[in-house]
Amino acid sequence: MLTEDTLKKDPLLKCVKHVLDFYFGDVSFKSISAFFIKSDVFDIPHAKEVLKSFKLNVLQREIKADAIQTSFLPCIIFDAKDNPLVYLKKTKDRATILNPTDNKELEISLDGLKLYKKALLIFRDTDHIKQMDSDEKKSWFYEPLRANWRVYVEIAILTLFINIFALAIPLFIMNIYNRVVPNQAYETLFVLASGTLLILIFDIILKYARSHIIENVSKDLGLFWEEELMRKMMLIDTEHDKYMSGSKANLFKELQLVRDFFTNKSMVQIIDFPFFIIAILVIYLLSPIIAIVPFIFAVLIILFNFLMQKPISKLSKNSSENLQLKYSFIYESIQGTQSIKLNNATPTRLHLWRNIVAFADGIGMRIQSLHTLSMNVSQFLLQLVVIIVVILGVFEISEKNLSVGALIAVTMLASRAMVPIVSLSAIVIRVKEMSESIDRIDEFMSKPTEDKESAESGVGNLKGRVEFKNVSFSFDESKHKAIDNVSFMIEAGERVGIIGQTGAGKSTLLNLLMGLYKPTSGSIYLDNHDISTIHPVEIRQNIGIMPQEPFLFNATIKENIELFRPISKERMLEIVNFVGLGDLIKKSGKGDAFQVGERGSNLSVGQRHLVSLARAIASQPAMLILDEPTSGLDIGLEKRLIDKLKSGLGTDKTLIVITHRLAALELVDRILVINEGRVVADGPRDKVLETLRNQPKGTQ
Ligand SMILES: Nc1ncnc2c1ncn2[C@@H]1O[C@H](COP(=O)(O)OP(=O)(O)OP(=O)(O)O)[C@@H](O)[C@H]1O
Repeated sequence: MLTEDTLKKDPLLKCVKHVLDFYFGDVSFKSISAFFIKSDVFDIPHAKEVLKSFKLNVLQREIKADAIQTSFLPCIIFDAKDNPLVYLKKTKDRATILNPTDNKELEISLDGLKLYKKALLIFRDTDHIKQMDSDEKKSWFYEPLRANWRVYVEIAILTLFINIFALAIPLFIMNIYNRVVPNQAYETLFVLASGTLLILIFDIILKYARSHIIENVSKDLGLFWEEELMRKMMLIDTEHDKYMSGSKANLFKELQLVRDFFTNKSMVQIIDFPFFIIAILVIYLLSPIIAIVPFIFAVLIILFNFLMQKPISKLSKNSSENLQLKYSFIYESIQGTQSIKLNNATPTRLHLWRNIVAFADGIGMRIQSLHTLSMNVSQFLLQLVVIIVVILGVFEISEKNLSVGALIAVTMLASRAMVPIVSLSAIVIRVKEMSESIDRIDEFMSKPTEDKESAESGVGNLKGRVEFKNVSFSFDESKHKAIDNVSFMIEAGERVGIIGQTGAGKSTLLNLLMGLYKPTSGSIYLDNHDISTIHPVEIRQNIGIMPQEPFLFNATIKENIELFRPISKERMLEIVNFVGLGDLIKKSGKGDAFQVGERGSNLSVGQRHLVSLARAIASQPAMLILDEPTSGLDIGLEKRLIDKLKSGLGTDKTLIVITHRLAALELVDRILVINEGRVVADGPRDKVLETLRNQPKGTQ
């Protein structure tokens, strides 16, 4: 694994840092390393990951560096051995590049740039994308397709040969009937048979190569799309995330539909279309009149399927909406099994489920029967082509325009030529379904993500001073302000409790501070930075949070505490003992490799909170936010934990505790009381508690 020191020496990472410094000032290695999963190497995918996390657009291009326009500078270019350099500037006849190994700038001739054949083009505004490609909107979809254009050219060339080879059998049979049978020319028979066999062997080799290439490219496409969708899923701005979990899961199903389209079978069906033209041409050479038949029927089949497209697409839209509902229902039922059982709600849920499934099945069957109808009609028309070609052929033979061998060849070619048409027309329908899926995914992909363009990155380590200045916030659905003109300041190292009635706005305040929500008006500052300008990753690097409802992953205790930030053994031991999980780990017999189960089901509610607390303090953040830190703990453990937190956190850490429990307030020196989204009291702990005690309606 890359250590901090090796990381600092990595040439590609140095190039990335140079580009980030260009855009954002001095970005620390620590900040950069928060954006990628540590492994043994820092490679191009890692570099892209980091740059994209800083909301920069990245395009990987196989182009000679002399073709790169100045507006794309600085960018990273690679020499023949894949060594990275930063291409900094270009004048009329010279270019400046930076060697990351010794940090020296070199001036080279523009001709010298031709040696660099690969580049990572990096840019901030999307005008550059428009410059590179006009369809910026669906770039998640088009980018990998565009990047693979060479592969498609290879596939097209292979397909052309495969289609030409498909003429071999009909032409072989024609020659047998016309030349071999009448003349008993056995030598010609063997020569023709050997030639055809050779072609068939080539055919099978080319087909294998083609399907291998298609499989690889579709795998690459799939990986890219799945990753982009998952990235969006995890980074979507909380405020814009109105999707039900079922709708989100359904997007992956829709993506599978798109992926399937680009897999072997569908792709081959589309790219085999040129065979139709080649076959028609050959038929035309043998009998122009017969060539008209497959042509007319091809138009008829495509037209018919085009008309079928509309009702099918309408139904599949309904089906997609219903599937979202179905998935959401499944998720809810799985998560709420206990509540359903305990409240005897099974019959009602089953009744609802029956309705959802019956409706989905109804739509599914209607779509299926339309598909079957379209297939059957297409097959019927295909067979009709054969009959009409044979009838016309008989007349052509009697007019001496066609030989018997040619009739057999023409019949074979005509029926074979219709196959890609029938497949293509079925695909026309699938294309429509697929493009609707792409639109739905695209709508989701166009939602704003957290890593905003204006983000000021590289703020580094914060001290933990918080300031709310006239902050108000309303949820979209609500006319009321959840936070109403709130102003307060918390100095670095201060320990503050936030209390208030249920629904007063405490968690909303916290979400605003964490950058999950943006204030409707007013500003929030961390140290002296407006948080709207700090990259959310950096906010969270500096703030450790223990949420009210911790989420545990189905992994070990260690993995749940680390959450992909490796922690040394000694530190892990220190943390688990600190939060009071030491005993559990000892007794488990598996140490910190103890599996917590799905959502932490193998742990008690209190233990889940402790894992979450361990997670929050693991990275030693400047500020710690604890939302109901002692909920679910027995009185003894609560007291022990509070004592430890009081003495063990260090005096420089800012601590914010949201709680309904008096005991947890021992951790703080000052209390803010929130009521209906406003700060109604702010002062030393004991004084505020005293005032509340004396009020007829307390807020504690
Ligand atoms: N996503 C949301 N959409 C609309 N309204 C919301 C949303 N989340 C919270 N609210 C409303 O905002 C108000 C403040 O909620 P918040 O969760 O901040 O309260 P709280 O003080 O943390 O309560 P508790 O002590 O119960 O955790 C409540 O009236 C709640 O109904």
